[in-house]
Amino acid sequence: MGRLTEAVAAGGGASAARSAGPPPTPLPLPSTSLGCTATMASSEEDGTNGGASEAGEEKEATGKRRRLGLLATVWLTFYNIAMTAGWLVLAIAMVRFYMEKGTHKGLYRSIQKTLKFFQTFALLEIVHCLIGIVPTSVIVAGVQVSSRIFMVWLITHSIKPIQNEESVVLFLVAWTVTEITRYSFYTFSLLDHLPYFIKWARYNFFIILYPVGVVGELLTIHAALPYVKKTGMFSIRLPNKYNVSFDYYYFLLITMASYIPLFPQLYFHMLRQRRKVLHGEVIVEKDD
Ligand SMILES: CCCCCCCCCCCCC[C@@H](O)CC(=O)SCCNC(=O)CCNC(=O)[C@H](O)C(C)(C)COP(=O)(O)OP(=O)(O)OC[C@H]1O[C@@H](n2cnc3c(N)ncnc32)[C@H](O)[C@@H]1OP(=O)(O)O
Repeated sequence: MGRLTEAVAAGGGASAARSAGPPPTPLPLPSTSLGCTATMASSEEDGTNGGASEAGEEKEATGKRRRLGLLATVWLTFYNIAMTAGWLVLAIAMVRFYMEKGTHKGLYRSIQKTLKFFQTFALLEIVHCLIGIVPTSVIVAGVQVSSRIFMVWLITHSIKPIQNEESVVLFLVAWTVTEITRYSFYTFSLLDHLPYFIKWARYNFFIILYPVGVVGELLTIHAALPYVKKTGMFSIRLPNKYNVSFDYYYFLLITMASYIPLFPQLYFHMLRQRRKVLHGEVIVEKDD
């Protein structure tokens, strides 16, 4: 895997190179604490040129595939196709449910198995970063995936009375549209046939969908608070033989508060990716 890691680090930012456009505008940006430095650095290290010609782009894409290694490319293609299909199935199930029943009540219950399966499968994204077959920072992917896993298993699955909240629909719709776009973007990129509208959607939809998803998630956790307080679920009270106490209610409050520093970092990370991929800007890291 060591060679793969090196290879991908060298190939990071290929999609930026593929997005032909005006010559890159160097953009000095401070690094953020979520580890964006690695992502930005990769676009510098590879020396990609935002104004590359068609032939140059073609060569770049082929070069990237070769550097990534056949096994990693095949696996990622399979993974991305499976994830696109999974989230498409989820979207179709949601639309069908709403058209048949005319209400969102019961929607979560009807799609929960598919949602749990595909969102849990996304844990592999952290593994992909760890073994170096995708250039994303482990911390960025870790925060993104773990907050989703937390929402699915420790909130919506575990607290039945909140499953019919409108806020659940809010984050489900935001996640679903995002993931269909994102995984199809990765799939078409790997196959070197990326339609511009998918690239555009990947790097524009999030501007609205990210805040919508976050509002949905926060409102859902908020709706769970009274139930958690009343039942004392997942809490450990003293005295006990390990002399440990844990209050899930306060844990949820802290989790909600943690969105304040963490979400802007993910959002700005995506804005930087957007500038890099859609506008071919080369992001130059400022030394702290
Ligand atoms: C237990 C307690 C938990 C406490 C939680 C605390 C809360 C913290 C706040 C968290 C808020 C999250 C809210 C969120 O859940 C709400 C929503 O998601 S709403 C819907 C809108 N969301 C989005 O738009 C974000 C979607 N997510 C992502 O885009 C990614 O997960 C993210 C890691 C954020 C960004 O991805 P990345 O940095 O990888 O950017 P790119 O997609 O541009 O990719 C960069 C390069 O990597 C290559 N890549 C990545 N993945 C793949 C893959 N699967 N297959 C192939 N290639 C891949 C990509 O092609 C790029 O390569 P290159 O530059 O060489 O072209």
